[in-house]
Amino acid sequence: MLIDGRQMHIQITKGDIGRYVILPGDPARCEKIAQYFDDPKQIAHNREYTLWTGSLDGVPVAVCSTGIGGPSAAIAMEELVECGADTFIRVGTSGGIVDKVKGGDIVIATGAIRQEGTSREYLPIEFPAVADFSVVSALHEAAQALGFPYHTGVIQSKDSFYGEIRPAQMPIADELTAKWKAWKAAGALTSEMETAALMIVAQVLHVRCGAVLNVLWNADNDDAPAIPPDATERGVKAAVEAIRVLIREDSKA
Ligand SMILES: O=P(O)(O)O[C@H]1O[C@H](CO)[C@@H](O)[C@H]1O
Ligand SMILES: O=c1cc[nH]c(=O)[nH]1
Repeated sequence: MLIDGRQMHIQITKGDIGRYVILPGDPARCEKIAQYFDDPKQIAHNREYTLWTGSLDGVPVAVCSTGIGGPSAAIAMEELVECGADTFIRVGTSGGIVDKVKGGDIVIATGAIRQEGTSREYLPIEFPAVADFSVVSALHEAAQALGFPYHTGVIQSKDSFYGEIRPAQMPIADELTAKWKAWKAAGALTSEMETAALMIVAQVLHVRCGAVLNVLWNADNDDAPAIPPDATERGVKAAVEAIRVLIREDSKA
C-alpha cells in the first residue's frame, strides 16, 4: 500500500529492487548479507525493515529484514511483491527438533508446520505451507557446492519463542509438549518463526519462496548450548549461492 509514493512499511517503491530478495529476520544481518553483493547500498530503514540492494552476476538483488514472527514477515513480502519482487529466500536462525539436527547444521525447508496465526488469515489450515521447488533445488545445489552439513525436509514455525524454549512454564504446557513430541516423531527438523507465513503468502501471491535455516542448537540435546561462531553465516552463504543458481537457471527460461 502506497503512502506518499512509498510502501507504507518498507518505505521503498517500484524500481528500487529487482526480483530476487533474501529475507533475514534480524535487521542487523542485512548489512552483513549485502556484503556478498556487488555495489551494496542501504536504501531504506523503517521499523523492523532494513533494506539493502546490490547485484549478483550483474542482476539486481536485495535483502530485507522481516522482524520476528509471521505478521511483520507477511507485510514485508506483500510490499516487496508490489515493488516487483517474485523470488524469496528466507534465511534465519532456528533450534533443532529431531536429534540428528545439531548446532552448526543448515536446514533447507521443503515445507513448514503452520503452528502460527498469520497464515490462517490467508488460507485455511488444511492448505500446506510448501516451498517452491526451484528454490529448494537451488538451495540444495548451493549447500552441496559449499560442503556444509545440511538437512532437507519439514520444519516448524510457531508464534511463541519462549513456548518453544520453556514450554513447561506455560499454562498450556501439555499442549505444547504433546505437539513438539508429535513434530519430532514425524521427523520435523528445526523450529523457527516466519517460514510458514512466508510460504503461504507466497502461495497466495503466486511468487516463489524457500527458506534455509541456521541451526543454533538442538533444544532437546544441548544442556548449555554453545552457538558455533559461524552459525549464522552458513545459511547466508547458501542463500546467496542459491540466488546465483536461480539467476543462472532463470536466464535459460
Ligand atoms: O534469526 P531470525 O531470522 O530472526 O529467526 C529466528 O530468530 C528469532 C527468534 O530468536 C525468530 O525470528 C526466529 O524465526
Ligand atoms: O530455538 C530457536 C532458535 C532460534 N529461533 C527460534 O525460533 N528457535
